[in-house]
Parts: sequence; C-alpha cells; structure tokens
Amino acid sequence: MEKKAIHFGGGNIGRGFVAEFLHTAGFEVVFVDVMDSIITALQDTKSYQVTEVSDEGESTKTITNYRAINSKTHESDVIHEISTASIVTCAVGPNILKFIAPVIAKGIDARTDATPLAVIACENAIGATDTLHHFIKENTAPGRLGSMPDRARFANSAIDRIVPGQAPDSGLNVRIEKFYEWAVESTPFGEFGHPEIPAIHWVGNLEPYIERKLFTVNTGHATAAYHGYNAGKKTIAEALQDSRIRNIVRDVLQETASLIIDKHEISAAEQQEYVETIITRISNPYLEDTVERVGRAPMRKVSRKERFIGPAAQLAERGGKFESLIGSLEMALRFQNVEGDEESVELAKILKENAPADAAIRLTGLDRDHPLFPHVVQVVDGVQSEAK
Ligand SMILES: NC(=O)c1ccc[n+]([C@@H]2O[C@H](COP(=O)([O-])OP(=O)(O)OC[C@H]3O[C@@H](n4cnc5c(N)ncnc54)[C@H](O)[C@@H]3O)[C@@H](O)[C@H]2O)c1
Ligand SMILES: O=P(O)(O)OC[C@@H](O)[C@@H](O)[C@H](O)[C@H](O)CO
Repeated sequence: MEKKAIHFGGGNIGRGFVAEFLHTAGFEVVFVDVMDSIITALQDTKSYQVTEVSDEGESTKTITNYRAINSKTHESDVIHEISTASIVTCAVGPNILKFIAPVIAKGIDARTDATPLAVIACENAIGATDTLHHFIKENTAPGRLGSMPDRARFANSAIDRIVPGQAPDSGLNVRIEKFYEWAVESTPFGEFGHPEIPAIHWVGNLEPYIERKLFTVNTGHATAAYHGYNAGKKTIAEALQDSRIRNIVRDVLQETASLIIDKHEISAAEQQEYVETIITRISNPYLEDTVERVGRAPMRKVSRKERFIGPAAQLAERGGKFESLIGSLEMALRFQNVEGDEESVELAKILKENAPADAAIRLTGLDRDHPLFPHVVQVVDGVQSEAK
C-alpha cells in the first residue's frame, strides 16, 4: 500500500504541525477540508513554508507532496482515499468530530487492506479519538461493528505546539513556535505495531500526558487569555507582561500542579520545570497570539472535562485548593459577544436567560451535589449580577 495519510482540517495546526511531521515521516498528505479558499490554495500551490520563530531566530521548512479534497463537494473521493490510506488524522476542533465521522466511517468500511487504518485525532481534548470513534461507530452498520478492528485502530493523542492565527497575507505559510510534543497511545495497534512517525512519542498510558498538557499549557494559556481580554490586552505575550496577570497564571498553575503531582507519577521538580517552560513558551512575543484566538469557544473551555472545571473538580474532590481556577472561570464567563465567536454569543444568552444554578449546570455539566458546584454558582451569580 502507498504510504498515504489523510488529514482533516487544513488550518493552523493541520498545516503547521500534523502535515509537517507526516511529510517528514515520508507520507503523502491528502488534506480534507470544507473551506473552499483553503482547498483551492492547497490545490493551486505545490509547496508551503513552516517557519519556527523563537528568540534564537527563525528556521523554515518547505512542505511538499500533498493534495487537497473538499469533502463537501467530493465525498466519494475522500472515501476512496481513506480506503487506501495508512493513517487518518484530524485537527478540526473537538465540536467538529461528529461532522467528519460519517465520511471516515464509509472510508473504513470500504477497506480491504490487511493492515488496519491508524486513526489519530489531534485535538485539544481528553479522549478526542475515543469521541471520534464513538461517532464513527454510530455511522457504521451494526453488522460491521464486530469486524471494525480488522479495518481500523483508534489511538488517543496529546498534541502541543502553539500555532497562532496567521497574517492575512501569509497564504498557506505558517509561523509557529519551535517547541512541539506529540504523544500517542501505542496499545491500540496491537500485533500490527504503530505507524512509523518519528515525531510521535508512543506511550502505553496517555492520561498523564494529556492531563499534564491540557491542565498546564491550556489552563495557563486560557487564564492569560481571559484575564488579558478583560484587562484590554491584545496578545497573550502582552497579558503576561502584566505582573498581576503573570502572578495569576502562576497561582493557577500551582493549583493544577498539585493535582498532577498527586495523581500521576510526576515529581514536583519535574512539574515545576514543565511549568516554567510553559510560561516561557506562552510569553513568546514573536508569536503574536491574540487573546481572542486563545479564548475562542468559551463554552467548550468551561465544560466538565476541560481546562478549568476538569482540574478544579478533581481538586475539590481531593480537598485541594482551586480558588485561582475559579477566578479564571469567572474571567471566561465574561468573554461574551466577542466578534466572530459564536460560543461567546451563546454564553451571553445562557447567562442572561437562566438562574445561576441552571446556568452553572448547562455550562459546566457539574452535578448539583458536587463539592465544586456552590463555588461555580457563586461565580455565575456574580457575573450575572454585574450585567444587570
Ligand atoms: N493552534 C494551536 O496552537 C493548536 C495546538 C494544538 C492543538 N490544536 C487543536 O487543533 C484543532 C484545530 O485548531 P487550529 O488552531 O488548527 O484551528 P483552525 O481553525 O486554524 O483549523 C481548523 C480547520 O478545520 C477545518 N474544518 C472545519 N470543519 C471541517 C470539516 N467538517 N471537515 C474538514 N475540515 C473542517 C476548518 O476549515 C479549518 O481549516 C483544535 O482542536 C485545537 O484545539 C491547536
Ligand atoms: O485550541 P484551543 O481553542 O483548544 O485552545 C487555544 C490554545 O490554548 C491552543 O490552541 C494552544 O495554542 C495549543 O494547545 C498549544 O499546544
């Protein structure tokens, strides 16, 4: 079989991370997207550049050997490509997984190769591949479910590289940070072995990696974004130049560190070093990452398993400290009616139309009897009262 990868989502992380490393690993990459402008640009341009930016200067790689298909208009082509590929990846956003599942299900169903397809969702979410797998099963005939492991194997991943929004005149080129980490479960591949992709760190148990990443990088990032947004800052780097916000980010990361150290086999010293690396990374002034991009989709970010409620709920259950996380939640709830962000409009509506406890349940998914619940209701109440 040809060494071919199908990647859903030709956006920032798709072009700047996943495709780059698939290309380096020798795969032909077939991008699948629904945005005409991205598909046309990928079809008309034979190469694009990924530039790593840091205080050590810039370094550029050229990406070639790709094609692009619009799944809105050429679904059968996408099905054929999946049926003859080695790997399917995606970076479309966790809320989009249900929309890409039907075509992936059809592609998997059409496979005849002896080696199963490797499916790896590259989203910022715990168990994103499991979520995609669930939707794929819902789109597969019941009689074909039992034999699906012969046709596809599903591995969760933790993906880390900051790819900010790109300048309007940058075309397909992407400016990104130098740092990256891509951890993927190895166990689902069983006797077939995992695909050969040198950039991937294959792990038996992903939970420590994804929790450490989401509850350090993304919790810290989102804290800077929401506090920064409410303080009138434009970029994450600018927010972190403000010593008040920087100290809040540190406090939040101390709270999540206590959970990570307590729960996983990660020492205090190792976590401290990780936190310092993350603060340096998110402070990178060369990335020009806006508070609106990092704060995007606030309803997803305040949900049950995500970067604030996820760790705060676990800390509350263990008798730990979570006040700074709740402070970030409050700032997230004030990220309302932001231009171009549908969830921020929906958030404002929910806060306007519901009593505090009902809004808290709808937004965070916490049970009423959870020890964190009264603290969340108090914050919701405060944000609602200010708006009156
Ligand atoms: N940007 C980062 O720093 C970063 C880092 C790690 C992980 N991630 C995660 O990667 C995912 C994508 O983030 P991004 O920053 O690249 O966003 P993005 O908006 O730049 O890219 C998303 C792409 O998905 C495409 N898309 C939307 N619906 C689709 C569909 N039905 N089928 C195919 N394509 C579709 C969009 O057109 C867009 O090109 C998110 O889950 C994000 O959390 C982002
Ligand atoms: O992509 P989101 O919306 O889940 O989160 C925004 C940023 O925090 C995120 O994209 C980071 O840049 C990335 O997770 C770094 O690895």
